[in-house]
Amino acid sequence: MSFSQDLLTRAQPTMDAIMVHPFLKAIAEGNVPDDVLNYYVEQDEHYLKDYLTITALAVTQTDNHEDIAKLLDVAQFIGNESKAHEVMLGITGHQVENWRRGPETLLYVNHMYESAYRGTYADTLAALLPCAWSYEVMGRELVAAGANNEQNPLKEWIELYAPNDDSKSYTIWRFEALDREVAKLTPQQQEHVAQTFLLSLEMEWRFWEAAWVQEKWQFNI
Ligand SMILES: Cc1ncc(C[n+]2csc(CCO)c2C)c(N)n1
Repeated sequence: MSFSQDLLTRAQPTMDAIMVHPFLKAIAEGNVPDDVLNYYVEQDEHYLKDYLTITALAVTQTDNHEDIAKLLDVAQFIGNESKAHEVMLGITGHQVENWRRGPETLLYVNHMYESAYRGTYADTLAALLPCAWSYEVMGRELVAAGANNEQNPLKEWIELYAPNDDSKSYTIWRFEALDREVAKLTPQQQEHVAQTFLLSLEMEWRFWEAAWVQEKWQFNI
């Protein structure tokens, strides 16, 4: 079994929990409360900036031409995500106010920075992967369930994340690159990479949850 096949098996319970999170159910039904959408967009604005920076750090950790080209494609795609935010803001009428990073946003981006600055290139790939993978699975499942119907105000948002064929997948290359890179590591380093991935995936769940429960700092906000 490849490293990434094993990882997907270990990740399945978390992924299952993400797919049934109330925020995702509300996206499918097109009835997410406005304050949840606004919180999500405010935090995701921060997240995407950091994700872009960490993607750039990944570029500096490899000399694999294909990886560098793909990582630069990812950087382009991130620009598109403001379109996804516009769909949500169009529903609520909110304008981005640059709220402070919430506890979960800070935890997640710091985890990715730590992986990039202190880990191997494989750690950086692993930290960045659940973002792309979980949204791709989510997009496919929402479309398969017919959630992108004309009545759903989030139709366009959903479709942005659902690749219509495998050649549009953002994750196949990422898992292949991860398998290639972990083959260069010791078993102990490989387990570190697996933990890095699983933590990022848990933080995907927590990112939905933070918006759903409107997570706040206790003081000074
Ligand atoms: C918390 C959070 N996680 C994932 C995404 C989705 N996303 C962000 S960058 C990117 C491109 C990766 O190839 C994708 C799919 C998001 N917007 N916010």
